[in-house]
Amino acid sequence: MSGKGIRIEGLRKRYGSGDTAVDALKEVDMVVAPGEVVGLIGPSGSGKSTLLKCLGAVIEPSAGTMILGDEVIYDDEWKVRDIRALRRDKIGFVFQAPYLIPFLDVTDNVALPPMLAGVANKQARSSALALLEALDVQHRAKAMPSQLSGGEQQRVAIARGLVNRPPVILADEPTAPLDSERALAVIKILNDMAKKFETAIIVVTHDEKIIPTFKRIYHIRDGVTYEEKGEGRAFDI
Ligand SMILES: Nc1ncnc2c1ncn2[C@@H]1O[C@H](COP(=O)(O)OP(=O)(O)OP(=O)(O)O)[C@@H](O)[C@H]1O
Repeated sequence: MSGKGIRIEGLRKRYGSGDTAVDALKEVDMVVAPGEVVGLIGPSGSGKSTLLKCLGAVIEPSAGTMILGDEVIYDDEWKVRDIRALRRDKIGFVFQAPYLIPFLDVTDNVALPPMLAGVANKQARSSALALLEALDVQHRAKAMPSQLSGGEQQRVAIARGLVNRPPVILADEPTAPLDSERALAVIKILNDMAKKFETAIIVVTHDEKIIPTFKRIYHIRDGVTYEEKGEGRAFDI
């Protein structure tokens, strides 16, 4: 693997202790290369959210290893000093609901993460505009979120997730509210962006419309992951 991507080995997460302890992740192994989009699928309670929270450094795992690019970020304990900076600079999040900030226009919604990271406003806006163009929503740059369609909102949310050029994007049910055509368009965009920016993207989904598009899928059951070759269908077209 080159300088980016993600590797997880033997990851475990136990909530609580003693009689009431829950082993939400028992054995998670996962490798996502730069430019790759993988699906993460599992029934309710299988550990998907727990895994995303560990990957996103929102909660601390109990054991195992997580490597982002060349950097070991967790090895039975956090190996990075500034967890907030890790979240801000290395991990992009895209959620089911776009969660755009209603009183900022589209450009400022996308420019906000770099501004928060200390980038000058002008430069942050110009990065935002470049991404809006890549995602074909530049014509809505001055609109407010409430003026956008669902598909446009999701593209803006993807732009916001990508703007700090994180090596990893965690997408949690990104297509759930979209119809088939828009859902496939979003997955196509995620694949294009993954290649363009060498991002490793993990998509948690139940969405039958998009499952055939993945070339590789991780299933999770009772906190254990299994890898499966996917159909990779939409991208043969
Ligand atoms: N904060 C917590 N404290 C204790 N147990 C928890 C906590 N969060 C999750 N769990 C348990 O860990 C297991 C995995 O939960 P998790 O939320 O990761 O599953 P999931 O696959 O995301 O489920 P869903 O699809 O229903 O959201 C479940 O048994 C759940 O009850």
